[in-house]
Amino acid sequence: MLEACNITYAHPGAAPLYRGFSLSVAPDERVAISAPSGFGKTTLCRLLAGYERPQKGEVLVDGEPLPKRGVCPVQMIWQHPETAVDPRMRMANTLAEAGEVPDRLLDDLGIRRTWLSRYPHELSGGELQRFCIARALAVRPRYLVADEISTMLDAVTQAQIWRFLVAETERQGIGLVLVSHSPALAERVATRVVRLDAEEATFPSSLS
Ligand SMILES: Nc1ncnc2c1ncn2[C@@H]1O[C@H](COP(=O)(O)OP(=O)(O)OP(=O)(O)O)[C@@H](O)[C@H]1O
Repeated sequence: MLEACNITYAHPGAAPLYRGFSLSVAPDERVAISAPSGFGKTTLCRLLAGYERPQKGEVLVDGEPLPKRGVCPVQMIWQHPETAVDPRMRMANTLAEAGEVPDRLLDDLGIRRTWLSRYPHELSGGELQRFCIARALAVRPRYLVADEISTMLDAVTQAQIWRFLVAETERQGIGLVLVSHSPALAERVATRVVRLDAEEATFPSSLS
């Protein structure tokens, strides 16, 4: 289980985005986080994946805090893949940093082998995002956090990527947290939607 337990978090000098916020995600769930712009969806993703630490409360995976170093069991996929890779590294080397990437994964993601020798700026956004997903999966995470990962992609690429992610997370028993501004996408992909702004929210004490 991935758990945010009684989290309070405020950006420096700002009011808390959440107070005593809790959320549990099971490995067989795909949970969509929904809220208007600025409510703290991306911040929540960063907390769940260990990029930020809450001022109060904790994030646990199977009852254990996220590790301070080493590979995090919660891997994040970012909205802008070009900011998530080293522009000076060829894609083969970027992938190699994550360890062994099975050929099957590359095939299922539609990654052509000719792309491996390219630099990030020589790939489209959709092609690059496929590499970022492969890299996140290569470290064998327990959970994936996908923050607006397909917003800038065309409809066909979007559908391919989500079809892959649903199948792969089911196959590997990886829990998924996703943020999308598209209610239609969230409804199609998610097994559960959590609204940060609803009065009868799952965590009514979460709003500051
Ligand atoms: N590093 C930061 N320092 C200070 N404030 C920040 C920082 N990052 C985000 N914020 C603020 O925290 C609030 C929540 O931001 P966040 O990006 O988490 O919201 P969001 O719900 O993902 O928004 P959007 O839907 O527009 O992407 C916003 O008011 C934002 O301006």
